[in-house]
Amino acid sequence: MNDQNILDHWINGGPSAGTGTRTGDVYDPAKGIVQKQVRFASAGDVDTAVAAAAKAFGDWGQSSIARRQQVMFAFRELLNSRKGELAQILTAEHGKVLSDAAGEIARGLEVVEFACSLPHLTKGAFSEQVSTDVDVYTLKQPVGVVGIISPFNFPAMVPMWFFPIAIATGNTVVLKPSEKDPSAANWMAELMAEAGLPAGVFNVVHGDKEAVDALLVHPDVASISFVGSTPIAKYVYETGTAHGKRVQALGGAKNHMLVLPDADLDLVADAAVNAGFGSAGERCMAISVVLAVDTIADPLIEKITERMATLKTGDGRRSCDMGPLITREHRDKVASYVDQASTDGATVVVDGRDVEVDGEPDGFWLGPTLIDQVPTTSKVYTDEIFGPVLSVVRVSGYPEGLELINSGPYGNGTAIFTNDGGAARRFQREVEAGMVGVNVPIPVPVAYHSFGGWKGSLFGDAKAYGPHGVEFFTREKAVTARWLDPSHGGLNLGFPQHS
Ligand SMILES: NC(=O)c1ccc[n+]([C@@H]2O[C@H](COP(=O)([O-])OP(=O)(O)OC[C@H]3O[C@@H](n4cnc5c(N)ncnc54)[C@H](O)[C@@H]3O)[C@@H](O)[C@H]2O)c1
Repeated sequence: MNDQNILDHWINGGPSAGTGTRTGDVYDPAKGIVQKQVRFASAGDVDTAVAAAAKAFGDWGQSSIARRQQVMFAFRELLNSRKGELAQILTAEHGKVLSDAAGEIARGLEVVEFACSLPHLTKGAFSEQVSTDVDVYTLKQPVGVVGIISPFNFPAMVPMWFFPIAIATGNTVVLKPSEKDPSAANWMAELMAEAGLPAGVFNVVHGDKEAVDALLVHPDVASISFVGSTPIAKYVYETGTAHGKRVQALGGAKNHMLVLPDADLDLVADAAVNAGFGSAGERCMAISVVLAVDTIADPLIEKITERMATLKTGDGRRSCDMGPLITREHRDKVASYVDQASTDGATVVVDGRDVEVDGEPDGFWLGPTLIDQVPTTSKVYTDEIFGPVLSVVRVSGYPEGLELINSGPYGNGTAIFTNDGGAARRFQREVEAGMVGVNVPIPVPVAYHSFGGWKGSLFGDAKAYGPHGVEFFTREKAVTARWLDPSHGGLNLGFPQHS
């Protein structure tokens, strides 16, 4: 941060004002006030960042396994010891409660720990000796300069899905975080520098479509990792691939949980409330729709409502369960679905627009909201709302529930709640989604499994982190080598030095 309270880019190992003339407002969403500005990169600024990353790739792409591992372990130690600072930044700019911020960082740290073990994977593999003087083997190499474009809802964790793995495998990075809560990206870049990362390996440019477009068409950017809404994911995938890049693009979601009559309704109610209202519903794995079999819908709604009455909405820096939404516009849009529900003939059971937060009248508040009897033709059912609005749709049984889930445009996460092992096993095979929970509402793979959905929730085949992440950021080369007699000026087989 500079004297004028404007957040700079981070290019070639330090802050940079760049040449772009536009800035954006960064709000404190619990107070409803602008707390700082962020610079918006011009195409020229993106070019400067890519040039720094391309130059740094010359050394970093050739650096030893030991060198990369040293930096990753140092980053892990620093992040672990200073994660409280990062949590404060997340809560101040995003609004999530501090415990959610701590949870976000913990999940990011798991990927960092996974990445610490990755540099050795770039050593390739011995394949076979095909004759006395010829070996065939593979090299695994980094792809080059990688672009990462991230959304507002997890400003630390989503970048950490990508940059630790990219950097550990020898790539250099230009990250374009969300302009709504951008400071976490600079904080992490500075920490990587403190961990010993050379200048230019990790760059951050801020901004909007102009910066994203500059990355998508830049000839020196080898790959793009994107996370955000489905229309932008599709645009990024199509534009990036048209410009010859590897692209992984994770999109939006509309996650259902199917509740069969034999389910434990207390477990279901706890799960629905946690997964529906955690992080104010601004999660790609949030449960948005409860598909309840008719016979248990009323008692289930009663249990969910009881639990909702205990939730406290407020400033995430104080003791509460749910913070504000990210912007006034987003809060207003989410709140408009409550009117839409009434227009479409649904029953609003709990109206979050009534929430009052002591001492913070201007925050972007919307309390937990529950809507019953939502018609499946309503936009409340079909749109990704991305806020604390939980819909109940009553179904006749498993077949109707499955059909509703599978006919939707998204396929991120989904869950079934039942004591019937046969139904659960059928569901995990028959449902069209990338992540499936059985008596668990938000299935979140651990760091060494990959994360990503199906259909409109993922463009391109590469999911985030885990084995997909390693494959995405590396490419393989098969080498056939004839070992000449050194006395004839052939290969030097001396022990290699670490750079
Ligand atoms: N699938 C997942 O794993 C996952 C994870 C987190 C969030 N998400 C999704 O992200 C969305 C919420 O985040 P958001 O509102 O920041 O998403 P968004 O699509 O509005 O923005 C994502 C990124 O794209 C940039 N962007 C926005 N409009 C653009 C345009 N017209 N052209 C080029 N770039 C543009 C933004 O600056 C940001 O960096 C939700 O849809 C949520 O489901 C998905």
